[in-house]
Amino acid sequence: MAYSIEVSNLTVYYKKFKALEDVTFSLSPGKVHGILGRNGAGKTTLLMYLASFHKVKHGTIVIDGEDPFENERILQGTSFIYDKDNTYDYDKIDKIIKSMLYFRPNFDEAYAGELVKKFKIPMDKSADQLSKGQYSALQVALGLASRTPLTIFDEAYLGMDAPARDLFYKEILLEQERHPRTILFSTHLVSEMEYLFDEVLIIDNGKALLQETSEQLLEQGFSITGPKEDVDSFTETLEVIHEKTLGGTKSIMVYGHLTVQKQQEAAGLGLEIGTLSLNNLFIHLTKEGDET
Ligand SMILES: Nc1ncnc2c1ncn2[C@@H]1O[C@H](COP(=O)(O)OP(=O)(O)OP(=O)(O)O)[C@@H](O)[C@H]1O
Repeated sequence: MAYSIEVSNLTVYYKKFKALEDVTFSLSPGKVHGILGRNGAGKTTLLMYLASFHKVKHGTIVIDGEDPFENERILQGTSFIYDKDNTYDYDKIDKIIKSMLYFRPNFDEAYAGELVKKFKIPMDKSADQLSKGQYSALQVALGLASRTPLTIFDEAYLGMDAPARDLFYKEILLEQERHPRTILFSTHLVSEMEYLFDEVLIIDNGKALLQETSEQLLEQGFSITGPKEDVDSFTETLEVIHEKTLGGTKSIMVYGHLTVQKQQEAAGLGLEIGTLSLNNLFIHLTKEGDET
């Protein structure tokens, strides 16, 4: 089971500071959504509202057809995994796993045990005795094993080392095949996670900048490589994101669609056309207003 999400005109203030402004989007159920944005963009604020930590004052949030605030059914089906959560501090790991069965109807105890082993989390310790990375891994394991129709990971990987993160990403893909649910991932570390995202929502300065499938987003740019002079003349009128020269060869990243005419021109010049990464596009799309 997987929840859909509809957000309309959501505005959030912290006193007078506007953290989110007129944010509108809808997320399709059963997909992995990357919620991308730079530091302070408003990702955590948005996710906290989706997880119903606070009541919406301006705008609306509808999850699986209902207002999620103080809504027992929706809340039981929503997991919010974030690095500052210290709910489980003084309990032993096995007790924590058992306790999940009471409030997560789909919780798979055996799978949780399997993940704890895979992440090498010491079972005989209490949560407050775990290292930062082990604690993050525990939360990730509980989140995965909860099999909630809406599972939100807010930079949940913090502290986890590269092999642990790799394991986490692999489990996400496996779980999506076995028990598809709506998964939200907030991150500004796009490069290592981009292959996970079916769809991407970019939050920039409190506003929803764009929301597209990863495929659609990747079609918005391309790279072009070849002899320096040819590449320069080819890209003269295009929006260049980044360029790199090595000897006589130049590689340029371009933001924009490649027209059929330009494709033919590139072929005529023998230039190599490639794709951009989501990370390149993310950096380009969110750099506006930078002083650097
Ligand atoms: N309790 C608060 N009081 C005042 N301002 C806040 C509060 N919490 C967050 N903010 C501000 O709201 C904005 C959005 O913060 P938020 O934590 O949602 O960003 P984020 O995208 O999750 O950032 P990061 O990637 O750094 O975690 C920031 O400018 C932040 O300073």
